[in-house]
Amino acid sequence: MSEPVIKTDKLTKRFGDFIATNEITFTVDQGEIFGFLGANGAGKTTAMRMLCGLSIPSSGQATIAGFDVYKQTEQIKKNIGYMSQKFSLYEDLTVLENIRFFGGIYGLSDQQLKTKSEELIDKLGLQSEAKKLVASLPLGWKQKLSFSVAILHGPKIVFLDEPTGGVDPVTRRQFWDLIYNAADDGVTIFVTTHYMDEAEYCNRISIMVDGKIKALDSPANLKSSFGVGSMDEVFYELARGAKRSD
Ligand SMILES: Nc1ncnc2c1ncn2[C@@H]1O[C@H](COP(=O)(O)OP(=O)(O)OP(=O)(O)O)[C@@H](O)[C@H]1O
Repeated sequence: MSEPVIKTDKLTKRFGDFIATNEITFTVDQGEIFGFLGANGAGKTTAMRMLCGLSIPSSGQATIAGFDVYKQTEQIKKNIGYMSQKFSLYEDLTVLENIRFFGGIYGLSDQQLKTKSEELIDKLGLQSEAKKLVASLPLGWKQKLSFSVAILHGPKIVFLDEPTGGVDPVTRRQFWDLIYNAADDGVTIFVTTHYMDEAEYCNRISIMVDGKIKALDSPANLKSSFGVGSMDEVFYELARGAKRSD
């Protein structure tokens, strides 16, 4: 068994006296799809920023792809991909221009950019859209393209922050086919979501309440240990006592 690609030990972030993320401890294996759930204000974004090397923890430990979150943040950034609902593609560039732009930022050579952009457009079936502005694509397609761009450089881990906001369950399911393909190729998926159908697609889920991880297991085990039939009910059982919510 190889080393976990994400490893945290009592990872904590304080803002003054307020503890946003409170001693979270977990591991994620290579190729695993790990759901990171919690009500609004639970501390997910704060934790994810530390894991991406964007925010230095107040205390505790974590390694991402073997790199330390205090000392090796540049190496972390090279080994991860990131996609969020808020930061995504450039609407006023074409599909192809976006692929080349982000591939370039991630350090791909001209030759790699040419090959990878052709492969990606084929894989997504976007041949007739390649020269159209991203603004003209339906939201579900933008999300698929955005995810594909985030893994173009072959990262070990991809962080997805509410990647499928605003689309219906069928479109979310199509997005998840891409996630499964990436996980089969060995990419580790770390995903935050408020949608319980997405939670069901994860291999394991952690649920945060008021800065702490209150439950961590597979969807099937969580449902059975709470004696309920859906992830909605598991989430409700845990989150209803939350003090924080926006
Ligand atoms: N820079 C900051 N300074 C002070 N408090 C902060 C800061 N960043 C986040 N917080 C607080 O930390 C808590 C956790 O916020 P965080 O954004 O991590 O939650 P979240 O689980 O991602 O919520 P959401 O689902 O709404 O995005 C919130 O109460 C928030 O107000």
